[in-house]
Amino acid sequence: MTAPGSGTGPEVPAEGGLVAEVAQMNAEQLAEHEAEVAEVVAADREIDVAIGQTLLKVDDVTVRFGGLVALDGVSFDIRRGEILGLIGPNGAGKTTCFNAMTGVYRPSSGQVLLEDKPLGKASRHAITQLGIARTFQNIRLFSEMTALENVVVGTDARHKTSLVGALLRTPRHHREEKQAIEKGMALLEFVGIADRAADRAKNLPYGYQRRLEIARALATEPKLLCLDEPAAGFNPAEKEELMGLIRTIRDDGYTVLLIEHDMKLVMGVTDRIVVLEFGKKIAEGVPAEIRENPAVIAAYLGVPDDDVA
Ligand SMILES: Nc1ncnc2c1ncn2[C@@H]1O[C@H](COP(=O)(O)OP(=O)(O)OP(=O)(O)O)[C@@H](O)[C@H]1O
Repeated sequence: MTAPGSGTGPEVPAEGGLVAEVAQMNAEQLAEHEAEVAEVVAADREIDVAIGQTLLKVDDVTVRFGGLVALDGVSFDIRRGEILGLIGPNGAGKTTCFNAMTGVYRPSSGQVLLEDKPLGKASRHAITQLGIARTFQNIRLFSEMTALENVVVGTDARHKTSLVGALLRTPRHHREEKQAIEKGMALLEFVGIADRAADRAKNLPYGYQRRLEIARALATEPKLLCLDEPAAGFNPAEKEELMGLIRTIRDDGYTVLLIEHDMKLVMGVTDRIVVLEFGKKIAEGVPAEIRENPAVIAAYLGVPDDDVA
C-alpha cells in the first residue's frame, strides 16, 4: 500500500459523491446497496458459526504494577456473538483488563485464551492479526491522514503483499490496495461517516472521530471488537445513535466487549455484564441481575450516575 499521508495515497471519491448517490436511491436500490456494503464489510468473517460458544477466556488473570494489584485473579468468558459489558468504579481494573487482552500488558499470572489458544507472549500486532481489535479511551487516530486513509491502514493487518511487493507495486499489491479502498469506503458508510471520507481526521467532528476509530478497528476484521468508553463526551442523542451502531455491529456477526461509563447505555445495549471492583470480579450476569445485585449496588453507592462504570 502507498505510504499513508504521502500525498499519493488512496484516491478518495469526490466529496459527497457516494452520499449523493445513496440519497437518490429508491427503497429497493437502497436495500441492494446496503446488502453490498454488508458483504464488503463482512465478507471474510465466519458469521453464524458457533454463536454462544466461548470466543475469549480470561483465566485467573492477575496484573501487578509493583506493589499494586490492578487485576486480582479475574476470570470470565466472552461468548461469540454477544455484547459483553465490563464495568466498575474508577480504578477497578477495566482498562488493565483490556490491556492484558490486547498485549499491552502481560498478566503477572493467569492467561488469556482466544479460541482456546493462549495469547502467551504474542505482540500487539500479532494479537490484532489473531482477531482482537480495540479502540482507546483517548482517541488515537492518524490526525494528518484522511478518514479513508485511517481505515485503509487498518486493513494492512490482513494484507499478504510483502514490503518488496509493495515497493515494486506488483499486481497483487494493486489488487489489495483497490480492495482496501473499497472496503474502507464500505466501513465508513457502515459507521455513518462516508460523507467525510476525504477529510483529515483532525478536522472531523468529535463524534465522527469516535466512529472512525471503530471503522478502523473493524478494518482489521476482528473476531472480537473491544470498545473502551466509546461514548465518552457524547450527548444523549449521540449516545443513543452509538448504541444503535454497536447493536448493528453485533447483529452483523461481531463479538463486542464494551467498557462504558454510562450505566444507561451499558444496561441498554449489553447482553451480559462483568463487574470489577478493586481489581476483583464482584458480579457477572444479564443486565437485570446486575442492576439488582447487592455487591454492585454497594460498589456504586455514592458514585454519581455519570461516573458509573
Ligand atoms: N501502567 C500502570 N502503572 C501503575 N499503575 C497502573 C497502571 N495502569 C493502571 N494502574 C493502576 O491500576 C488500577 C486499575 O486501573 P485501570 O485504569 O485499569 O482502572 P479502570 O477501571 O479502567 O479505571 P477508569 O474507569 O478510571 O478508567 C488503578 O489503581 C491504576 O492507578
